[in-house]
Amino acid sequence: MSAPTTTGVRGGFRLEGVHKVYGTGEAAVHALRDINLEIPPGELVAVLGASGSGKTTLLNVIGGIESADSGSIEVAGVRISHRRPSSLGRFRRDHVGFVFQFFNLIPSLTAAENVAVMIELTGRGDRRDVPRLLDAVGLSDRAGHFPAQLSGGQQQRVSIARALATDPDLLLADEPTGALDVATGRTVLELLQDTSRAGRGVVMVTHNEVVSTIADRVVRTSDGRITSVTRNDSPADAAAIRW
Ligand SMILES: Nc1ncnc2c1ncn2[C@@H]1O[C@H](COP(=O)(O)OP(=O)(O)OP(=O)(O)O)[C@@H](O)[C@H]1O
Repeated sequence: MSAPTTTGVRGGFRLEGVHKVYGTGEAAVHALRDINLEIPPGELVAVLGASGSGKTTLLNVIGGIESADSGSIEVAGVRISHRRPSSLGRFRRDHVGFVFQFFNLIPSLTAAENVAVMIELTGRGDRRDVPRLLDAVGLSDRAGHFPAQLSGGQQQRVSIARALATDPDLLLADEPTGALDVATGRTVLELLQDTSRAGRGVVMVTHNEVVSTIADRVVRTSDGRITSVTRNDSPADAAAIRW
């Protein structure tokens, strides 16, 4: 099983002095505090931290789903800070793919249609690539199945094929194995590792220390801050890890 290949190494990003606050006054939650982070293209990054430490918020400001309150954000060569999320649709369409914990597939569409609909909605990619995309995630024989007829791991693999259909520079995955058992989770992690080895940036949020060992770089968060960024010169092979 391997992710589609691509030319060039892509998907670097840089955040400087990024803050994000939810709510106001006594109800204010400082979800991100003075975030500084620079990641070169093509890396697999794990964001590791306790519940509520800001991992999802960090992923969402990188992906342009949420806007930061202050600071500078550049992703895949595009400066996205100071823009409202509503104006970031084109940036997301052209540069970013998303994978969620609970897959977010459309239940009334088959696996192939779930991938094709992304191509239709964004105008990026080519419908004729759908079989190749499903083959790359090992699901050629499930193209006509609906999500309810697929296992959790298979649904997550469809969602990765969907995310890659637009040929994004950067793949953002929020707890992609959180709803999966170890064996199926491992196949998903292999795909993420293959995706970065093929030259895309990948950022994966996880609670799990073992999962983070497959990353080129581990970013630890606590209480809205980055507490450490560690470069891993010999990442574990996703196919070999156990947790
Ligand atoms: N829309 C929102 N409105 C108010 N507070 C929010 C909102 N989204 C997140 N928060 C708060 O911001 C903080 C960071 O949340 P975030 O979801 O980024 O953390 P996380 O590390 O991803 O947590 P988890 O591992 O539980 O998903 C938390 O205190 C959370 O309660």
